[in-house]
This record gives sequence, structure tokens and C-alpha cells, in this order.
Amino acid sequence: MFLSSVPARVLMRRSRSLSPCRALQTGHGEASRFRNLCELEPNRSPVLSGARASSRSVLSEESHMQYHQLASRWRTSLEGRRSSWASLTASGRSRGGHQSDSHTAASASVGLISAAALAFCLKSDSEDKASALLDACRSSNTDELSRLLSEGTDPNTRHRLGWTALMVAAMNRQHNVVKVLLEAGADPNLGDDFNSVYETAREKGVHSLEVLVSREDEFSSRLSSRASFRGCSALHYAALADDLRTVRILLDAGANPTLKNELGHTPLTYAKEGEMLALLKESQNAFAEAQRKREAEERRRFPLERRLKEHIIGQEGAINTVASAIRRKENGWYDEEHPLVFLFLGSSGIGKTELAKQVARYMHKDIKKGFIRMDMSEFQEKHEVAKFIGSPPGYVGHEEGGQLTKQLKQSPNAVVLFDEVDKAHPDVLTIMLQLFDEGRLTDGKGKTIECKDAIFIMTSNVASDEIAHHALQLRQEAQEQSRRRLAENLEEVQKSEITISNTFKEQVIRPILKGHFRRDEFLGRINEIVYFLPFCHSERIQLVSRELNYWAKKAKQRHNITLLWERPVLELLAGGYNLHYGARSIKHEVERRLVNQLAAAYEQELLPKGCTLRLSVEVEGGQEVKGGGQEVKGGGQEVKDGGQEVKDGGQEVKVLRLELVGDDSTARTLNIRSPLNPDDVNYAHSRH
Ligand SMILES: Nc1ncnc2c1ncn2[C@@H]1O[C@H](COP(=O)(O)OP(=O)(O)OP(=O)(O)O)[C@@H](O)[C@H]1O
Repeated sequence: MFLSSVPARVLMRRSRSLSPCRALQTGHGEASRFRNLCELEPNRSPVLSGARASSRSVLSEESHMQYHQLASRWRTSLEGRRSSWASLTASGRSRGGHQSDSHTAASASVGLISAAALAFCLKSDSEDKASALLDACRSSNTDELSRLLSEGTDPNTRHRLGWTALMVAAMNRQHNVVKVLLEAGADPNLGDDFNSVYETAREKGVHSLEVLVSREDEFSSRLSSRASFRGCSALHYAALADDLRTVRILLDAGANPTLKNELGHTPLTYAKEGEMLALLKESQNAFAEAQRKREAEERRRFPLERRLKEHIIGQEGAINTVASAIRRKENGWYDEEHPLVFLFLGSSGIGKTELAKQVARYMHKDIKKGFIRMDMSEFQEKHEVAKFIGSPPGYVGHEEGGQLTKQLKQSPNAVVLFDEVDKAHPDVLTIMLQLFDEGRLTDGKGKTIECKDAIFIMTSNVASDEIAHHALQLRQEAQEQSRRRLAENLEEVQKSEITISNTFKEQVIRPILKGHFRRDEFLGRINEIVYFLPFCHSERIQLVSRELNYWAKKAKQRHNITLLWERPVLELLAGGYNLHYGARSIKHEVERRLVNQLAAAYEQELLPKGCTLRLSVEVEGGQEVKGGGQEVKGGGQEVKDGGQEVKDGGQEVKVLRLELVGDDSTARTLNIRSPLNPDDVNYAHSRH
């Protein structure tokens, strides 16, 4: 069945004359430069001489016979389909403006078909233009190219198999075409999506011969069918084509010579000796230096601490420790033989994972590739070691590889999070120790992955109660000290950073860690133990604020509803804080008290589109708690940990009320019925 989709031209191909790229392969021992690009065929250049890559080499004699028979059928059927569409389109066009009344019913159905045909035509028109543009690039038809561009055809047009027009021009040494495309706004730094012929055929679900023929006819016949070209830029292709002029034009237009393709090679790897090599080397160094300076300047102007604080509330000590260690690494003040290793300690939901993610986002713009997360509770049993780094040959799962090694192989400089490391089996810890010590890891297949540039972050809740208790104690002492000094603003005292003492670390935390991990050398390989503290009152208020802003944005975007609130609302919701669940308890409290009500009100159609809702706090029984935007002092009203209601004097229960604000600023309390009890009209005033 597959064979029927093979174009006839596959069968008609003749050998091509020797390409000008032959020198690349034969001259001056250059072939070794290209070796890595041909992973599947070592020692062969991705640039071939003559027709070596032609489909003939793929086609066996037997297949030839089959194709001869099947190709004519395939062509007839395709042509049949094309002509029926063409006649449909023609009838659709000729009918326009000439419809007679007597044919209304018939023409309605024909009109429908015409519309479909027209849509088909419009789509195929833009596809035609794209393919005409690619053709014009390959044949150096600059007049046709300019015409197509002036008609609005995208200069970054891609072939359906992945390459761009600029790549076609660069590979075919068409420097005039390259110039026209760049002037029209073509991006010189786009990467090719084309893999090898076989991989691309698999990914696109088409026959490999069809891919091979397209690649040869519509891109270049001088490239290996087996090598992977994914990630190659126009500059890579210009270097492969040994076209110095095009390389210069691309560099002048801002092409990045440090861009690596999927095999990790810059264009320089594919340059022959001489002027091209010197030019690419020089521009690669200059580009890297300029980039380094830009990044250093950006780091100075916008330090890591500031970036982290934009996303993380509180945890100043943790942020400063991590940012300092990363600054040492970035500026070359670190031990290059070992990767950076952190242990994040603290209770649940206080930002350990969030900080690791933000570090990954800072180090690698692409967080998907730059962040690896391993849930260590999945490696509690001895036999689960195999899942971690892969099974040895002959064992089940050998082919699959290990969860860690598979990901590390793809990004050896990633930020790796080992969540709940205390749950891992001691044998897994032994592997981690080797990883931290040597900066490399050998997988089940015996392949070694170098990862000295990775950053490893372990998290654990071990000793979290002790840390939380110690922090609360320190805060209380700071408050009392402040009171003694007759400090007016207790909020400031709460905000001020408290520092975990070395005595506490050595005398309380270290023995707990030692008792748990049982290995001094494991703890010895950790560069920094980072302490995460429970949130103080002002931080809880910030967490609530952030959460409310999140929901207000959603309400606006989804339902055009404006949410307004004042300080007592923040205080009320901050009361839901639970020491053991951290920021998660605040999220939960906002959902429980506010979002549930909003959803019920919406369902009961109490929220007109574009309305304004004011949130307020009411003491059960009817009296509103006035905030008036005034600061409520943190020390005055104690907010209890443990998710209990805020009670004043142990009697009053405060509830969240939703009011609809009219155009004349009058407010009307919403009567939301309990979803569980439709008759309960006092839902808004009852506790959930
Ligand atoms: N300090 C913080 N600042 C802002 N958001 C936070 C902070 N701490 C936690 N959060 C939010 O709370 C949620 C849980 O946080 P996170 O995953 O970082 O917790 P954790 O400390 O790693 O806890 P666990 O040990 O349970 O994994 C996340 O949505 C996160 O954005």
C-alpha cells in the first residue's frame, strides 16, 4: 500500500553529474569534519558527491519492478482527483454573478460545493505560492522571488519537510537570492526541522523514498540521506556548501555563528580550511564575547536575587544563598571539577520547588529542556535503582534506559531537582554521590554522561518541624526585642530577615541529617544547605494578594467581571494559613471561601456580564469589618496557624461577602443559594 504513494519520478531518476561539493569530501582530509553529522554512517560526509544519495541507492531491483507497476496507478489517481477539483473550481468561478433565478435550488447545492472548492483553491493558492517561492530560491529566479514577496508570501516560508527558503538558497550557493530574502525580513537564525530522510519519513508518516526525492529535488542532492540536519541554520548550509560570499552576507545580516544544530555543531565545524574557517572562527569568538558582555551587563543591572524575588515571596535567606552560589559559578569562582549541589530543607509548600524552577528558568531560557524533576519517592526499593540509571544488558527494560540518564543525556547542564531525596533507597544515594563527586554518570548501557555543568538540587522535609519551630522562636524574640526598643511598627519587625544560627545548624540539623542519610561523605558533597522558613504575617498577606490578583485576572478575562477588595479581606484569607501546608493552604483558603462562591453565583446567573464585585468581610450577624484601605497591624490581631477561622475574642466568626456594585456606586449583597441546598437563601452568610 505504501508503494502506491511513491512518485513516478523516483523511477526516472538518472545519476547526476559530479557536484561542486566533491572537493569537500575528497580534498585535504576534510571529511573528518563532517563525520559527526553522519551519525548513522560514520566516516561519511553529509555532503555527497554526485548521485550517491540518489534514490537509486535505496531502491532494490525488485522494488524497481513494483514501483514501475504502481507508480502509473498512483499518478492516474492523483491526476483524476486534481482534474475533478479543477472542474469544480471552474464551475464555481464561472457561476459567480450569473446565477439565474430558475436555478436557485440547484445552484444552492452547487454553490456550497463551489465554496468548498474556493476554500480549497485559496488554501492551495497559498501553498502554491510557498512552493513557488521555494522553487524560485532553488533556481535563482530573483524576479519571480521578488514578485512573490511583494504579493505578501512569507520570506520565512518552510517546506513541508522542514527547511526554509533561506536554507535552500544558502545550500545552493544563491547569494543574490539570500540577499533578497534577508532584505524581505527572512530570519537567518531559524533551524531546519528536517531530520534524516528515514526519521523525517517516520515523523511525517510518508514513504522514505518520497522524502528522499523531495530532499534531492527541492533542496539539494548533495547531502547524505542518513545524516540528521535538524537545527542546521542557513549559515550551517552555507558553510556546508563552501560558499564564502553567502557566509559573509548572512553574518552581516546578524546570523548567529554560535548556534548549534541538534548534533551540537556550529557552522564552523563544517567549514573547510582557509578564509571561510578563519572568518567563522573570528565571528564565532566575537559573537560569543559580545553575548557574554551583554549577559554580564544584564546580570549587573538586574541581579539574580531581584529576579527570584519577583516570583518568590519571602525566603530571603534561601534566595541569597542560592543566588550567591550561582554568581560564583557564572563568574568562574568555583570548583570546575564538581557540579553545584544544594539541599533545600523546610516544610511543605514554602517555595523549595518554585525556587528550583526559577533557577532553571534563569539558567536556561527553555525551562522544558533545562529542568529535570525526579520524584525520589519512586526509588525507594533496591530494585528501583535500575529505573534510575537503566538496567544492565540482559535485564528487563535495558532498551528503555534510566529515567535520569535519559534526560541528562539530552541536557547535561540542566537544573536537576531530586524531590524528597530522603525517601530514596541508600543504593540510589550511592549513585547520586558518584554523580556529585565525579560530575559524570554511567548508564545501564555503559555510556558515560558528563554533567559537571549541571546544578543538582535536593529537597527534603527532614527536620522541617525543628526549622519551623526555630524560625517562629526567632521571630518572637525579634518582636519582643523590638517592643523593648519601643518600636512602633511591628510589621517591619516581621519583615526583617531572621538568620538561622550556625549553632542551630550544627547542633540540631546536622545530627538529624546524619541520622537520616547515615553518610558523612554524602552530606560533605553538598555545597549549600538552604533553609526555607514558614511565612510571617506580611508574607501571608502577600501570598493572599497574589492569589486574589490571579483570580481577578481570570474573572476579567473569562467573564469580564471586575473584582475589588480591601485589607480586611486579605487578613481574613491569610487566616487560613497552615504551617504544614504553606502557600498551598492559602490557595486552598481562597478557593474555599471565594472561588466556590463565585462559581455558585455564576451558575445561578447572579453575575451580569461586565459587572463589578466587591469583596468584604462581615462578622456573622451582619456587621461589616471596615478596612478603608488602612494597614492592619500584624502584631495586633493574631492569625492562628492551622487553618482556623479568625476569631476576635473567641466569639465572632467572620465571613466573606460578595456585593454587586452598581453604576451609581451602590452595593447589593448577592444572595447565593448553597449548591447543596437550593432552598438555603442565606448561603452567602453561612460558613462553608
Ligand atoms: N515563597 C513562595 N512564593 C511564592 N509562591 C510560593 C512560595 N512557596 C510556595 N509557593 C507556591 O505554592 C505552591 C507549592 O510550592 P512548592 O512546590 O515550591 O512547595 P515545596 O516547598 O516544594 O513543597 P513540597 O515539599 O510539598 O514539594 C506553588 O504553586 C508555589 O508557586
